Amino acid sequence: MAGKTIAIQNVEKKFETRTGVVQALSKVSLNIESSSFVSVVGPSGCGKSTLMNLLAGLDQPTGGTIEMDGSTMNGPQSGNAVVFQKDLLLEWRTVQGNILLPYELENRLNRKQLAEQKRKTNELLSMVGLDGFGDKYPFELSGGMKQRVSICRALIQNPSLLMMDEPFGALDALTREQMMYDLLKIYTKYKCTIIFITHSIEEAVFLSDRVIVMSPRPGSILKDISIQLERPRSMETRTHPKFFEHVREIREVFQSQGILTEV
Ligand SMILES: Nc1ncnc2c1ncn2[C@@H]1O[C@H](COP(=O)(O)OP(=O)(O)OP(=O)(O)O)[C@@H](O)[C@H]1O
Repeated sequence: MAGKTIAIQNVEKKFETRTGVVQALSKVSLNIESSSFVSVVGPSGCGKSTLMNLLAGLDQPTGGTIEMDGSTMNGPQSGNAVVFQKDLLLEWRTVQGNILLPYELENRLNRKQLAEQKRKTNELLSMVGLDGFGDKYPFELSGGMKQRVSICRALIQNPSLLMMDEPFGALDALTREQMMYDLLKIYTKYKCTIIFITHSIEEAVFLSDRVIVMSPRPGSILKDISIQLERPRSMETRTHPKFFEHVREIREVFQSQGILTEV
């Protein structure tokens, strides 16, 4: 299935707060091609999650428009899935029960369909290295395992747009690295459009076709970098001179803005 195309045109977001108006986003325009992997990096508070909430249809822009596959967004759309930093699994449901949840909410399953969905759940679990974990409960899993389960839950309905907001932010470095390789495998298999929010420059360069660098609040696009690294990517890619070049390029944008400084 082809991934969604996204057209973000002059998007602005202002929040009315008790102490005044907070402008989170200013004039964000971005076209995202079908099945591309786009990362968004930017300093804390620059509006990355705000942008993702708008793309997920969980909030409305106060200016500008967002179109997906040519239709203007005015709420959550089918075919979109979101993974957050926190796994948000239901503690009283098994791994399988958690993965099937979005499907159960949208469909009344007969026995045959349920069996088919369970088979699909097992396939997904196997793809992320959790063979045989379907009957476990979230408290029996590590942080990385739980996040893998939330990724399976996002994939159960074959999304054409997968949005991930700092999905590996709470994980230790080694698990985080493994999760990147797992995500690349998922991307190769599903070929959905992926929007990936991260604070890690290296993670963004390694995974993406494009890296969008955002300014401090109100967030706007400082630079849109096309990543010149071949796919399929592997551990080797992280030692490629181009990898370091891109990482440096992004660091320099942050340095020029005074976001990264040396003592
Ligand atoms: N519902 C809201 N009401 C008021 N202000 C908000 C709301 N949501 C976000 N903001 C403000 O908008 C700005 C952008 O927040 P956002 O969470 O999008 O940043 P972020 O780049 O995702 O930050 P981080 O990297 O720390 O997660 C912040 O100043 C935040 O306080």
